[in-house]
Amino acid sequence: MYFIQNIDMSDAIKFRKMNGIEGKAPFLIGVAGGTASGKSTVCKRIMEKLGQVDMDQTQRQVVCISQDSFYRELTAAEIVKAGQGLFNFDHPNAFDEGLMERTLNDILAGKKCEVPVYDFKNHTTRKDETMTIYPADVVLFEGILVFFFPQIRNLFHMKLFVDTDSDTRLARRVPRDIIERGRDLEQVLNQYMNFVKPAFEEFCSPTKKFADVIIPRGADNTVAIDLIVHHIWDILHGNSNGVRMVSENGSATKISR
Ligand SMILES: Nc1ncnc2c1ncn2[C@@H]1O[C@H](COP(=O)(O)OP(=O)(O)O)[C@@H](O)[C@H]1O
Ligand SMILES: Nc1ccn([C@@H]2O[C@H](COP(=O)(O)O)[C@@H](O)[C@H]2O)c(=O)n1
Repeated sequence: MYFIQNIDMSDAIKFRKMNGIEGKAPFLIGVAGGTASGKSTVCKRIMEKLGQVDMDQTQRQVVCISQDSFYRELTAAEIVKAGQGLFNFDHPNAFDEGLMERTLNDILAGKKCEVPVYDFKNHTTRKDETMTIYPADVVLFEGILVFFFPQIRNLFHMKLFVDTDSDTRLARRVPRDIIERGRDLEQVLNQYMNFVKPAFEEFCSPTKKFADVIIPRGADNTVAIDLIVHHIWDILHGNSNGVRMVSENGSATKISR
């Protein structure tokens, strides 16, 4: 019997250094899916399995960025509408596409970047805070519309779509928005019916066809996550012929695909 082990990314870094590919463009992975489908949780699982979570930000070989950081600044009138649940945050126009594209291109060029931090309670980016993204080997970029904009979609080396049914997503979104995003039940349900659900059907769901891998049930799908982690590991090691699995006694074996 074989199980998949947590992967030591230092091997991957050594491989890349030995082969003179240090400093080259990171492997950029887009992770799309409806609201509360589990995009962030899937990214977290991938990072955990690549041994990245307990590491200092500056040392990480895998980093995750959210499309939420690229919500555009609203006008005063739009902020009033947002407070009444009358602004459509699920429409592509709610995002600063230019900033998103420039940032991803900088990341692909191996540059250190400052990314806005989004405040869901006030519908704005924090004025006094940014998140530093240090050059990494793998960059995950997750969000509802990361495959919508062709210029951005074409930058990804791998595209994942987290496909969780809409009842489950709504059941997860309600408590999250009340507890973490400062909303009340009526607001959450009105916003969902008026904007979130129609925009999912018009803008997000049609982008599933661009995905290389569709992950049904999100983070519950440990088989899919393990396969993706192995694929990333293979790419970083320049190994396109096999996946590494480890037997219960710890010896590694390679299984041809
Ligand atoms: N497999 C799961 N089982 C139970 N709860 C989950 C699962 N995946 C995500 N959640 C919860 O659902 C909510 C939304 O998940 P999240 O990963 O943030 O979704 P997204 O990034 O797609 O909006 C969070 O509160 C998270 O803890
Ligand atoms: N001020 C805002 C900005 C965005 N939203 C909602 O967030 C959802 C996207 O984030 P997920 O983590 O759920 O992917 C999106 O559906 C927006 O409706 C918001 O409520 N307020």
